[in-house]
Amino acid sequence: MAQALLPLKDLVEAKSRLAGLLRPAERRALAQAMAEDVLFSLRQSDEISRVVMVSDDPGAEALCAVYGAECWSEASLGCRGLNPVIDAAATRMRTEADNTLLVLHADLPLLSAADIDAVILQQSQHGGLVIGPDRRGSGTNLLAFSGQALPEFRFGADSCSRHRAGASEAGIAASVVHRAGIGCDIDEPQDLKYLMSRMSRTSSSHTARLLCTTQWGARVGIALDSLPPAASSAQGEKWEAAP
Ligand SMILES: Nc1nc2c(ncn2[C@@H]2O[C@H](COP(=O)(O)OP(=O)(O)OP(=O)(O)O)[C@@H](O)[C@H]2O)c(=O)[nH]1
Ligand SMILES: O=C(O)[C@H](O)COP(=O)(O)O
Repeated sequence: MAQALLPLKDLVEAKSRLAGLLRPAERRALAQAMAEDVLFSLRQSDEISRVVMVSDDPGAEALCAVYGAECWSEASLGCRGLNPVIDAAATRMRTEADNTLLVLHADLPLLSAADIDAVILQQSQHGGLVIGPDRRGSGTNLLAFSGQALPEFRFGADSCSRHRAGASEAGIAASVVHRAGIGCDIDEPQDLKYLMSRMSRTSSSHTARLLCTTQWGARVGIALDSLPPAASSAQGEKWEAAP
């Protein structure tokens, strides 16, 4: 069994790189829908025994209550900023269990329980640090590791190669997992275009309902049509499609 750690920025500040396309309330709604989809998939996974969300968003506790997750405030950890917050929370979680720990972003609307199970299997079979990069291969959307061997968290620009380097410096074996559900994070308008081209209109996910069944979603789709075609992933055909 594994534990999952999900950092969530204050939703009012989230998705700032979509500010040219979406109004603040729209960005908030999108960020919340994606976070709900990640919480739902974590709950669907038989391999996850505990989910901790770290967030100072005023709605975070209520959100966690719906999905059976714990909610820790950043203030309770005594630090700020993504990497210090993750490090403090992971350190606290590992004292309570020695199994696999998963750190993942809340903006992964295509993530499935099968993606989560595959990562946990890889980590438990091979050990070390498992890195789930974004579809461009530069960022890190997910990390899995043993509670006994916390990596140095290097989220930020080029974090995939920086996490690999950190593992190598610490003598921890690192492997990379390529799955479409893990790689699709939503930072920029092109990511939203990519998502909408892959999202099933019949999906009941929160994000799909928001983007595919509302007039607002239709307007966003039209606005995105003026962008060049969404680039496929850096991994091309090597991505393993989520079921
Ligand atoms: N608790 C916490 N979570 C954070 C913080 N910064 C980022 N996150 C979360 O980390 C994940 C990746 O965040 P980013 O994509 O870098 O930030 P974002 O707010 O989603 O988007 P931008 O505003 O465009 O950078 C998301 O789940 C965020 O909610 C932070 O300072 N504290
Ligand atoms: O390490 C990362 O990839 C960052 O924490 C998140 O960056 P992104 O939101 O730009 O992918």
